[in-house]
Amino acid sequence: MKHNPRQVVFNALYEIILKDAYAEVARDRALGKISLTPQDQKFVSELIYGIVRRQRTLDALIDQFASKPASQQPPKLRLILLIGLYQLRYLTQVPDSAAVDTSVELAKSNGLGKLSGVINGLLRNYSRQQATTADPLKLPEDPIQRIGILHSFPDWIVKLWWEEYGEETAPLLAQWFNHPPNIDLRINPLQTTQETVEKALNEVNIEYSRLPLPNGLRLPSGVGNIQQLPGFTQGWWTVQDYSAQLVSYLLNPQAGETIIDACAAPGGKSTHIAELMGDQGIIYSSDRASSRLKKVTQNAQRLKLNSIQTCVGDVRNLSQFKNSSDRVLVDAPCSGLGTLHRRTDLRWRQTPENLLQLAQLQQEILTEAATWVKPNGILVYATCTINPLENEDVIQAFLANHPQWQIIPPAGNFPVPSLTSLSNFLKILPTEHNSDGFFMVKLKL
Ligand SMILES: C[S@@+](CC[C@H](N)C(=O)[O-])C[C@H]1O[C@@H](n2cnc3c(N)ncnc32)[C@H](O)[C@@H]1O
Repeated sequence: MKHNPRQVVFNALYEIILKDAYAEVARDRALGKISLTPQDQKFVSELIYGIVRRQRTLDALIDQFASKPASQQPPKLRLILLIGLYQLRYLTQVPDSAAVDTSVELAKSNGLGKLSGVINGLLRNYSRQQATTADPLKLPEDPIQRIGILHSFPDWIVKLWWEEYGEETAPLLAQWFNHPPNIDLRINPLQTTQETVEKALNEVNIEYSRLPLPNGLRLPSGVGNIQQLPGFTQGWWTVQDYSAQLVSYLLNPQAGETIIDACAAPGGKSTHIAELMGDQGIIYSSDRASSRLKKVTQNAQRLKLNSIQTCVGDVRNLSQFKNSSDRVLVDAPCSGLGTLHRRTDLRWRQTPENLLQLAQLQQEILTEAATWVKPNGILVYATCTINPLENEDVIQAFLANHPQWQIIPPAGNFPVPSLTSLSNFLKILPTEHNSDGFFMVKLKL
């Protein structure tokens, strides 16, 4: 039976927007049930993720073009308008007439046949205006709301960027976080070489570029099933963003040392640390989520690494680690505001209240993990957020209460020379480095 890709999108959006399902889970579930061509799968993913991202902008268009605002539309009608408007506004490969006609068809096949005239009229009206004006979307005067509506973010996130990074950077960040994510690979030098991986990718016609650090490659988004790329089962590489790769370089682990990765699951950084140590030494990978910790073991096995031992527990209760370690990494649970491009629904799920709770948890985790470091040892704190409350403020409070600790610059072999002169925080802004937003700082006892 041939499936209609737009109906698959409608079904997934129904789960995500009306039933609060996670976007990735709903997409996987929708695609898992049926068989579509790779091209249709790509189209379905683009529509689901794009519409989840651009919801605020698309709702603003419904508010503007319909007789009733989006929030008062019948829910299924709103979904069909989102699907139609998204194609008209953002997809150049779909002719306007096809976007309109398929939306009318969707209405008919989902019990909304009586409303097909409304859908047809609204979408045609938008399409006509788009052809004759630079942008039919009307924006308010308030600069925060303007960015929020144009680029589809809640006002509180735009305000945070505006206050922290300024009025020029805030809209750039908003634009950046709407791009589909790249896929960065970290090559495992204990199993292969960069040249071998490049040759294998060339053989299956997958484009790549080299990252400005050792053993790193960047693939474009949409390369398909990661596990089917050459070298996955052989443990040749791990998917890890450029910024996340920098964290283990900052820790700079040495062969033979004892390291604790305090919040380790699913093991992206633990396995990198093991590779940098030539698998010589011991890495305790702890995490409070036992199910996620199993992934650390699976990843270590796939990468053929033996120096990692997992340990389930909340950092705040693991007193056996006191004074035991040469280096400790705290890759803290955080709001993920540096990865909004990867998790398409995160912007709608995260809240300012949750950020406050996370900052408290981060403070407690850092304070406890600091007791695990031996005299003269190293502690690295990292997050994938660019929110100062979870970063600079946590570190300032920690230093105020622990004057024996001090911030130190990265070692000379840190792969981004322009950052090595810094004796302060390393903040990776996506708009400057074209990678996930990250914060990391190295502390010495
Ligand atoms: C950012 S993720 C870690 C990612 C991991 N370091 C990697 O590179 O793959 C944060 C982790 O902290 C764990 N976590 C949250 N609160 C914790 C706590 N109180 N004690 C221990 N682990 C905790 C979560 O289960 C989550 O796996």
